[in-house]
Parts: sequence; structure tokens; C-alpha cells
Amino acid sequence: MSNPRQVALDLLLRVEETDSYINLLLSSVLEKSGLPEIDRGLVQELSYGALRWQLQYDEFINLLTPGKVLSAKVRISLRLGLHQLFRMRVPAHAAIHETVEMVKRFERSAAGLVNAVLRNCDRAGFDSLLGQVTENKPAIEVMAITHSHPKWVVTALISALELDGKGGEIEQLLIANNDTPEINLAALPGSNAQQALLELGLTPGDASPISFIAHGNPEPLLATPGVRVQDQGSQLVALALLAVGDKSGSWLDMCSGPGGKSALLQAGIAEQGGLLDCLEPAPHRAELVRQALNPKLQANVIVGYGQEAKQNSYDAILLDAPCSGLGSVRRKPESRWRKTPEQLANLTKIQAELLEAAVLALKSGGYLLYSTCSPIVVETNTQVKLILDRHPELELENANQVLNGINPSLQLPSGRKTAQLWTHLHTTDAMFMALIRKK
Ligand SMILES: C[S@@+](CC[C@H](N)C(=O)[O-])C[C@H]1O[C@@H](n2cnc3c(N)ncnc32)[C@H](O)[C@@H]1O
Repeated sequence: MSNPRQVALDLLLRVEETDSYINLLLSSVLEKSGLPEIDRGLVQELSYGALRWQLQYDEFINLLTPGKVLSAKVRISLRLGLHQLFRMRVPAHAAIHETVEMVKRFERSAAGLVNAVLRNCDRAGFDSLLGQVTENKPAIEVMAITHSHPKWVVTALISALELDGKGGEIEQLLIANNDTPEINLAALPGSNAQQALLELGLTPGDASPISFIAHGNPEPLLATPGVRVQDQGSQLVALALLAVGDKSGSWLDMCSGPGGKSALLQAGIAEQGGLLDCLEPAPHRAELVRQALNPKLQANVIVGYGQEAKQNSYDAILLDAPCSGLGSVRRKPESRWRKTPEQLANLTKIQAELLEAAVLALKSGGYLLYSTCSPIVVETNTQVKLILDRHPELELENANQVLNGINPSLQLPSGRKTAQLWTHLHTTDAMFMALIRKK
């Protein structure tokens, strides 16, 4: 083993064949590989890069192999080769030679074709290839290929941006979606984590007041009590509910796995004696919630569906709903290829059911925060409008004002009450939040 290109190929094949998330597989694959640190970085760059840019690389491959059926392994090898040619500082001859040698080991008969495709791509150059595959295509398709996003995702993101009058920023958003995100840490309240991270010289993040930026491997920093890896957008979701909810009351994290926000809620209410229930139907994800929580503080992890939450029982509920994940494609590059418009229909049905259950579970005067790591309108504002229409006892609070109370420098729109963070503006995942109060 222990050829970084081979490790990246095996990893991508597993992601494709088993529908796994690359971020969940990567660390165990690297551990088993026994590769030195420098090669581990190469595996990550190769695999994330080839996965992000796969639509564009497939266009190049299809252009040069008309009518040919390629095995999944050969296609992934070509994507890895193209990524080295066009987006890494690997000399062309090494990118081509290494890819061809790798293909020879599992499909000798395809080595000639792989050699020819990569050589022709190198000769043509990136700009010429992109020009050829986008020529005479409609604008949405050109954007889809140029920024490697499915067409329907580009269209849905434009609709979401248009709600804020930002439709013209679509290319900035797509570019940001292809960036490698910084690793964000959260310093949980009630711990000395903030002080410890400041003393270590870490830079605070811009969006969340409890965030720090980790450069390099964050593993050693996680030994500090109260330090977690968490996107700043996710931190703000939990902080928004903590800003308004009764911290001495009973709280529910309705869709809690793997527990990132549960840990923050638990730490935030502990001092005032609040009680937290965390629901999660998938047992292995419920176990991750248990691991994320502080065992010295109160919290119940319950394996179960949000639809079964106890009625009229909670002062504050976080409903961080299962969603398309199209707001966190930087961290989960495969999500843009996995989700289809058809799957959205299933997700929106579950979101509506969970919202209904959350309203029933909420006590009068309590707060419900509905959030998604997706800006897609049918998962966000449409859901909020539907639940408000069905329940006159609910009122929509201004989540943007709450967020500005947490961080006055966050640039948020004044013309709406639901909040939408944007990756290109806030450098967070594109989290959506609606804060609802039961009268
Ligand atoms: C977006 S994730 C939650 C992320 C979590 N809040 C965090 O910050 O770590 C959505 C979770 O909802 C769970 N889920 C799916 N269907 C559910 C249901 N009917 N009731 C409750 N949770 C559900 C999924 O298993 C998944 O773990």
C-alpha cells in the first residue's frame, strides 16, 4: 500500500460505491495507510479535489473518449490525473506517468487510453478544454461546468440568493463552495477553552464569538477540555437559541446526531441548571452524540424520532433538520452529486413533519429554532411559511437581530426575519435559521 495516489483512488471508489461521506472515511483510511504526514496531505488534496471538480473533469474526459464506456476505477484515476495536471503543482510528466502506472496495476488494457487522454488534455491546456466543453451552451450550464455543480443546484442557489437580492453573486458563491475551508474550533462556554486557545496564539474567527481558526492538524488542540471542531455557522445556530431560550428550563435537540450543536447547548445551559434531551433515530449517530457531550454535565440521549417528542414539554427546541446539505458542500463535496430534486421531496416531507412535532412539543412562551445546512428555498422559507400558516399561535422572531446581538459585525439583511448565512459572504456554511416563538 502506501502510494498516496492509490490511497486516494481507493478512498474515492469507496465513497462512490458505498455512498459514504469522504470526511468520515478519510481519517481511518489515512490511519491504515501508514503514510507519512506530508503524503496524507497529498491524499486529502487529491481526493477532495477530484471529488469537487468531478463534473468538470468528466466533461473533459467525455470530450476525449467519445462513445467509450470507462470503468469507475479508470474514470476516477483520470479525474485524479486531471486534478494533478490542472490544479496541483505536480509536473505534467509526473502526473501522467504516475496515473498510467497506477491504472496498469488494475486494468492494463486501459493504460494506453489513460495515457492518451491525459497527454491530449495537457497539450490542449485548461482554458481551451473549458472553452470546448462550454461552447454554445446556455449560461446555467456554463456555470455548472465552470464551477462543477449540477445544473439544478446552480438554479436552486440562484433562487435562494434572489430572496436577498443577491442573484448576481451566484459565481462568487460557487467559487466559495469549491474553496478548501479553514478548520474552525468552538470554545465551549463554561470551560477555559477560550483562554487556552488565546494563550496558544490561535486567531479568533470572524463570524462566531466563540470560534478559533486551526491551522494544520487540529487533533492535539482537541485534548483541551471544551474544544470542538465546528463550523462557525453551526456555532451561531446554537448560540442564537441560547441567546433567547430560558437556560433554566427544559431543552430539546430534536435531530441531534452527531452532536456538535448538542455539546454547545449543553455547555450553554449547564450553569443555570437547564435540562437537555437529545433525540436521534440512528443508533450509531446517537452514540456520537454521547461522545460529543460532556459526561460531567446533564443531558439525556434518546434513540428515537423527532416525530415522537413529548408534547408540551420544552421551553426551547433546536430543530436542525435533515436536509440536502447543499450549504456545506465545501466540507462535504460529495453532497452535491448525491442529492437529486426527487430526494428533496422526501426531505421536505420529513422537515414539515418534524416542524409540526416541534410545535406540539414546545410549551407556550417557548422558542423553536429551525435550521438547515441548506439555503434551498423549499427547505427553508417555504417550510417556515407553511408552519406559520398552519399555527396562528406561532410568531416569527427576527433571527437577524438575534445574530447581530451575538456579533454586531455580521452583515445580515434588514428586510427579512429569517436568517441566511452565505459561504461567500460570511465564510461559514450556508446555514439557514428561523426563530419561532409560541405565544
Ligand atoms: C443535520 S443533521 C443534525 C446535525 C446535528 N444537529 C449537529 O449539529 O451535529 C440531521 C440529523 O437528523 C437525524 N434525523 C433524520 N430523521 C430524523 C427524525 N425523523 N427525527 C429526528 N432526527 C432525524 C439524522 O440522522 C441526522 O443525524
